[in-house]
Order: sequence, then C-alpha cells, then structure tokens
Amino acid sequence: MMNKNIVVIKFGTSVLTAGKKTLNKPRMVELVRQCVQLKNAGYQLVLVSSGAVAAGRSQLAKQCGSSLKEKQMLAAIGQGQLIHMWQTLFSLYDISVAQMLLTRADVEHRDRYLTARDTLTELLYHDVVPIINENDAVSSAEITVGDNDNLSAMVAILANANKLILLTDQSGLFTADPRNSPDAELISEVYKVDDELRALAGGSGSSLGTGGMATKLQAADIAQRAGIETIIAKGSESDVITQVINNDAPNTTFLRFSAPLEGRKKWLLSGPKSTGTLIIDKGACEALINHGASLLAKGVTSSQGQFKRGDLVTVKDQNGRIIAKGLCGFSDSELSVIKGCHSSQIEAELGCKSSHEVLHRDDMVLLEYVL
Ligand SMILES: Nc1ncnc2c1ncn2[C@@H]1O[C@H](COP(=O)(O)OP(=O)(O)O)[C@@H](O)[C@H]1O
Ligand SMILES: N[C@@H](CCC(=O)OP(=O)(O)O)C(=O)O
Repeated sequence: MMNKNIVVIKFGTSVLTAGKKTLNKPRMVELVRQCVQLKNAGYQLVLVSSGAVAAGRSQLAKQCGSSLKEKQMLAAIGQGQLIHMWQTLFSLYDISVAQMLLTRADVEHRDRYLTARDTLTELLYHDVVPIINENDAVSSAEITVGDNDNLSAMVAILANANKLILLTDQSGLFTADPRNSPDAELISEVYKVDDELRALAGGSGSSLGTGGMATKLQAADIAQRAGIETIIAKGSESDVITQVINNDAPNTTFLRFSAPLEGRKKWLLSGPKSTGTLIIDKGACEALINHGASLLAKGVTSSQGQFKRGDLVTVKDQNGRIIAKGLCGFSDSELSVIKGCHSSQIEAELGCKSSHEVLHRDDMVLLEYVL
C-alpha cells in the first residue's frame, strides 16, 4: 500500500534564506544537487517549499510590514520567483518540476483531496518533481493550514509517502530552544509526541519562519499516526539529505509506531476540521481502544459545539483526553436527544430512520492507543 521510495522533503524559510532576508541561491543549488542524488538512487521526491514571503519581500522596493494582508501580498509576489528558481536549477539536470499550491480546503473536502492525490500520483508517475506551497494569496482564516510543517504532513499523507524530512536551521528538537539555551540537548528519537515534549517546543526564533518547533511536532504527530516516519534535521549540514536517509546526520527521528492507515482514515487524519466534541464514558473508551468498536449512543455522555450529520467531531474521555476523530452519524441536536440511549431506541426517539452508530469504525480514526 505504501510506496517505500516516496520521500517528502520540506524546506523551511530558514533553510532557503540561510538566515538572511532573501532566497539564498547557493543554498538552493546545493539542495537541488542533493535532491538529484536521492532521485538517482531510486527515490521519488515531493518537495514542500516555503520562501515565497521572503522572496516577495526582497523584490518589493518599498518596505512593508508583517500583517496577514501584507504577507499574502508578498507571497503572491514571491511565489513566481521561488518556483522559477527551482525550475531553473532542476532543469540543469533535465528534471521537470510542477507547482501545486494548496489550502486546507483542498484536503478537507474528500473529492478535492482525491483530485490533489491523483495529480500528485500522476506527476510522480511521469517522473516530475512536485513542489508544493500553501496558496497564501487566497488562504483566508477558514481555509488556511497556516504553516508548511502541517502542510507537509498532509502532503506526505496525500503522496502516500514513507518518510517526511523537515529541513530547518536546527538539527532537530532540543530540550529547549537552542537560540536561548545553548546547553540544550538534541533529542534523537521520539516514540510518541506528548504534552511533555510539546512543552519543550517553542515558536519560530526568526521573524521569517512560521510556527517554529511547535508546528513541526504537530506535523510529526500527524505523520506518525498515519504510519509515516518524520525526521527533523539541519538544512545547512553538508549532504544532509543523503545523511538523513542513511541516518548519519544528527537529527530527531519520530519513529513509525502504527501500521499504515487505510486511505480514507488517512484523509480523516489530515483533512477535515473538527466542528464538535463528543464526551464518552469509560466503557465506550475501552470498546473503541481495545476492541476497535464503533461508537454507540449509549456511551456518549454529552456533546459540545454545533455539527451536522457527516461532520467531523473529536471524541474525548471524561478527563478531556482525545481518543478519536470521526464523521458523526448525527447532528448535535439529535445527539442531545439520543445520548445514553440503547441503539434500538434511536429511531423511536428521533421519529425517523437513522444509522445505529454515532461514529462507525470505518469513519473513525483512533488517536489514543493505550488506556
Ligand atoms: N525545542 C526546540 N528545539 C529546536 N528549535 C526550537 C525549539 N523551540 C523553538 N525552536 C525554534 O524553532 C526554529 C525553527 O523553526 P522556524 O523558524 O519556523 O523554521 P523553518 O523556517 O525552518 O520552519 C529554530 O530556529 C528555533 O529557534
Ligand atoms: N507559505 C509561506 C511559508 C509558511 C511557513 O510555514 O514558513 P516556514 O516556517 O519557514 O516553513 C511562504 O512560502 O513564505
């Protein structure tokens, strides 16, 4: 099911600018050389490239600030230059590239998700290197992913990748932000992203990056759950891409702890936004986690938020721990009537035919594996 050779590599602004305010061409030349090396070794590459805002800023004669509106304008100016640079450099090796600009809406709706997936697959089949960025210019608050770390996890899922490499200006996740704590130590392996780890990850240390280590951990968490290994490494390290593949360079590796998820469940993990929350009792938690059961109305104690039938909801236990996400068979108002009911009572309570499960196991992805 999963292609062993598909690797998604994300280049953060910090890597592409080498700490300056504009794209660093020698750095991009070097990264392309390494990508070609990996491609020649039989890997299929999908690149997620930040850098449009930085490129736009360096092209604009008049100084401008960092409001959302200004950043969107800068991205619209810089994206052309960014893809032109990649195209020029890859063409030196006779390699074609393709630009794909995505927003959350493109992964949220199942049909758009499948279209994006088909396009990616087709590009890889034709030996073209897809280069992806968020479509910042049209990305309003409702549809933005907001950072390219989370976007790259979504892309890794879309591309059915085996590995996600996040290249940045640090060798990985440290016990504290190395910019402020020079004695911080590199964490080389992570089995599972938890609150303790999240507490170590700060925001971006520069004015150009978005999200810092916090969003890289979110990305690693999503990818890990989809069965994809994630590696954070330093983009300026010599031959970093090959070194990471051979596990030679210093890095943080987020180990794959689950078997690859089936396609629809992967989409649930990466795509739709949750619009409500269901709180479930202990028995239902056990049934979901230990027996892979569907969620029945009997185990639901309450719900929060507004949602329609078919919307994505988050399932939590009585202590607020997230257990699962899934497409809900009932609206919030229907659930307020049937919560705690036996499945056989649902039709009588609602006065119409309906599904028996609140969340069917095929429409649900578990997020907590041990009780
Ligand atoms: N615990 C941590 N370990 C490593 N880096 C951290 C940590 N917490 C915060 N950071 C910051 O995250 C930055 C990298 O993220 P970011 O600036 O968004 O880069 P990029 O543009 O590559 O995405 C680092 O430069 C560092 O200052
Ligand atoms: N889409 C933006 C980058 C957003 C982003 O997440 O940046 P970064 O944290 O540097 O990977 C751009 O092209 O400038």
